[in-house]
Amino acid sequence: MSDLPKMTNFRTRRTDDGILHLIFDMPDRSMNVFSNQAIHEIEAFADWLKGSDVLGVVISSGKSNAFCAGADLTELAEAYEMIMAAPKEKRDALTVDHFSPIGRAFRKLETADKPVAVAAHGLALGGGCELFLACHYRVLTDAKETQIGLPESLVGLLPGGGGTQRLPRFTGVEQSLGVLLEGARFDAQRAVALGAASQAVPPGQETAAAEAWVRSKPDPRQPWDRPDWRQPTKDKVLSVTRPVREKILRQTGGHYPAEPAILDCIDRGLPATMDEGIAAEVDVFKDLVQRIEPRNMIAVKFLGRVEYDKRRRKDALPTGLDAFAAEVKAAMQAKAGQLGATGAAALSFAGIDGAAPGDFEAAREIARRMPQWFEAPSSDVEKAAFAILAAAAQVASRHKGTFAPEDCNLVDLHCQQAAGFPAYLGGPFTFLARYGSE
Ligand SMILES: C/C=C/C(=O)SCCNC(=O)CCNC(=O)[C@H](O)C(C)(C)COP(=O)(O)OP(=O)(O)OC[C@H]1O[C@@H](n2cnc3c(N)ncnc32)[C@H](O)[C@@H]1OP(=O)(O)O
Repeated sequence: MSDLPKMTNFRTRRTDDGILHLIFDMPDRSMNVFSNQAIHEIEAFADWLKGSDVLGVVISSGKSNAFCAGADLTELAEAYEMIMAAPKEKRDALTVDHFSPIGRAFRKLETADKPVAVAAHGLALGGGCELFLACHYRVLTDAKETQIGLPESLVGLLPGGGGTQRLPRFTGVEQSLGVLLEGARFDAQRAVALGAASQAVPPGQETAAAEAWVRSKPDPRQPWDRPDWRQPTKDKVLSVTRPVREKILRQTGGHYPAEPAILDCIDRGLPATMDEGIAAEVDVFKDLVQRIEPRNMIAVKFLGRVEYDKRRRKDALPTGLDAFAAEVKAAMQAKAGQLGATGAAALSFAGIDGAAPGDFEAAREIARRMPQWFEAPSSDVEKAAFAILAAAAQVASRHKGTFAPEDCNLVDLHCQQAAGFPAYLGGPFTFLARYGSE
């Protein structure tokens, strides 16, 4: 048997009776996340596991506050820049190459023919939740801080580590949609009731519960890899997702591509085998992640939010935030006013200050169109919407010296909240950097 692969983000410990504990514990970080290196390590571990002589595996976290917060969003933002810097014809292959390891690693883990249990306390979000779902036996503590969720859509992404496939297979499509599309979370009781978790135990007992399951010499296969698994028909899946898709597109005007992409993964993957489902998820992810909206939302809604919270805790937010947001709002309203009825329609069309529910077919067209309307505005309403956003960018341009460059994401976040700037375009500074202010 070969030696365990060298890992820096995971520690291991072996019990006398052959249970291997894999403890996720990133050095020098307060929170476990799936960095590229951690993904590489867990894939190497899964490869090793298949040929090993262990009785089974128990995965847990070395952090007291959380299991794992998902893929490393800072690295994800950098990956976007790396992919976009490549020649256009190479981007698809580069994207698949870069983003398929996480789903591949989790699939290898659940098909290594060894029982894998997970014992999680605290948050298991995004890729952390996807790892949790890929384990055969899933224990959660019943503490109030323990929750599982897939918040990728909140930053314009989809759960690309098998989350769009495993959660609906465990819970049924309908019960999974709040988590997949709205950032809802399950606590331990709900996760067990819906089949996403196997057992809820008081904090401190989770590792023993997971070990006990491994010692029972269980079948090391997921339900969908057993011969009695019956996947739903395409019609059955569509009967649930079609009305949801219509509602979401109507509500968002088609400006947020993650939610329809998640529904695409479900529509394509649930009636198929797990391997086909994972392949469909990677294919949809490849197109989504090359769009600008996820990049804008990661920068502002995640990186900007972390910075905003940090500075607020220290009572050190930049001065002039409210005044700036008020100026941005006034500039957008003034431009819309100048443009009369077309301006009013443009505010609604672009979802400035919230989107008014609109026409499904039109929203579907907006969601599909490449380049997006703001890259190539064509109708009068689109041109007016661009002009209104450019008016916000003009304010940002005048205030370039007011805020430090590293504060722009948090200022943009404030403009989403206080001036109604639409999240898919980041904020006035993001818009200025990309499209200028003319
Ligand atoms: C294919 C798969 C895709 C994905 O998985 S995409 C990622 C999906 N996950 C998320 O969107 C979760 C993002 N994180 C959060 O929402 C919050 O964080 C938490 C709810 C997990 C915790 O919130 P709070 O307790 O307020 O802590 P904090 O200040 O936000 O984070 C603590 C430290 O953890 C880092 N961090 C958290 N999540 C991530 C992440 N996903 N990628 C990179 N870093 C992350 C932060 O930056 C910060 O770091 P510092 O202590 O150095 O300031």
